[in-house]
Amino acid sequence: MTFSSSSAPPTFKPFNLALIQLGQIGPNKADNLKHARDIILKAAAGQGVAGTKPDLIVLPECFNSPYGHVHFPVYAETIGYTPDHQFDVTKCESESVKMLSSVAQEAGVWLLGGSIPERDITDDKIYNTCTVYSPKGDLVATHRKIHLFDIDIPGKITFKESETLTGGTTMNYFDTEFARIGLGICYDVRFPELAMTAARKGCQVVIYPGAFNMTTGPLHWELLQRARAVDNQIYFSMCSPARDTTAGYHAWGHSMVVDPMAVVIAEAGHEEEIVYARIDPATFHSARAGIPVTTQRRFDVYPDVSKGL
Ligand SMILES: O=C(O)CCC(=O)C(=O)O
Repeated sequence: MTFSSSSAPPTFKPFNLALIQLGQIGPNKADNLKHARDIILKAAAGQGVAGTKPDLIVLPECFNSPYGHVHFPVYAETIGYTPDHQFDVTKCESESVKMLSSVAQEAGVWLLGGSIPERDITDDKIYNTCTVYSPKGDLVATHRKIHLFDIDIPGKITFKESETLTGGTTMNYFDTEFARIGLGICYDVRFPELAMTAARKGCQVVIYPGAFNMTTGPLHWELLQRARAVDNQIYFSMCSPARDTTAGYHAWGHSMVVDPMAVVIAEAGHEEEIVYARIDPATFHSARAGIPVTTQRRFDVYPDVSKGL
């Protein structure tokens, strides 16, 4: 769903979140999908916070293929859904979408299915796309990475997603019975307007699948998430793949959940791990009451980025 037609957000209720810092992402897509499916079921059946089942499970960026611009065209799948086209699971050709839809239904959880390389049905362009499923297995939202990861830090890391990918053109969210949740993917976190717009449009929680690296990860992964959380007084979370030093891309890991006071309330190391967090609206409300920036903004001095969508 895009923000242009958004209505009032759902009442924010406590819920349990699980991030899967997925490992064993190799060249065989079928193996990647099987492993993801098994660990989603494990997360759903797991102890969670205080022994409770998670309400929402999150996978990392590019969970079904190795990460790199050369791999995207090879692994890309047609979802048959764009913001302008209705999704029909019976006509869906994507093995990844079919797996995610069925496992969300089997586990009875909301599932934010990381991201996959997606080939558009109409123009053949390739996107880095997040798909989200309800506990009934319905595909309720997609988000195509808006800001492509094109960086060049000499001697450290050069990456150019735009070699094979196209950037998305819409800002997206989904509503559950417990919160409105804003979407983005990895490099999108460096553009504060996106999370700011999500927060202004009623998202109490914003979650981005990501895969930072060994150069920018130690510097910016936590900093950016805490910044987005405290700027907007929202819960902010990113879910990474586990680090695999035999792969071409070495992910930083450290999947984390940050509360609206910028406290890191859950964090993984760099290996495969399931991280659970209790999302508590009391922290959201007390942050906004105690430091009332949400009502002190000076839109007479600077514009509101969320206006005019
Ligand atoms: O912004 C960064 O430093 C890393 C971004 C990234 O890895 C990505 O967009 O996939």
